[in-house]
Amino acid sequence: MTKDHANGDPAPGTGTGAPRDGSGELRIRVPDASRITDLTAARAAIDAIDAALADLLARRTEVAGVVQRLKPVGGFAGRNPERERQIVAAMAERAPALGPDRLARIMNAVIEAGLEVAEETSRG
Ligand SMILES: C=C(O[C@@H]1C=C(C(=O)O)C=C[C@H]1O)C(=O)O
Repeated sequence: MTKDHANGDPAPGTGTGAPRDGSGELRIRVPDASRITDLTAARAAIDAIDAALADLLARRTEVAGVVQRLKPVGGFAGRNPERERQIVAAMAERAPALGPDRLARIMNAVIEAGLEVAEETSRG
């Protein structure tokens, strides 16, 4: 795998991870979908996006785990449907093509995965 010599992360464009510069900022180069004209380029763009998504999901899971430790009642027992509705509504504003119902399904899976990891971690 090609490494970014600055930080050991995969080099930009290798599709194996979103490049990081140590600032906590995540960088990803995403071509405009309307300009992609061949299957190989389309799949390469999806691979780059999925690498960034995986990175974001891992980081979200870590932060959600912190919330579980800080809340009076964490884990599945402390589930907060109103907060989850707010998250979905905010995302639906940014991603109107997906819409709130599909985003609710996506985020339900993301949130439950995070809660599972937090419970497994707290069990040791
Ligand atoms: C993170 C929290 O705990 C749970 C997990 C959430 C999440 O992963 O976004 C949202 C609401 C809660 O069901 C929270 O209460 O903010």
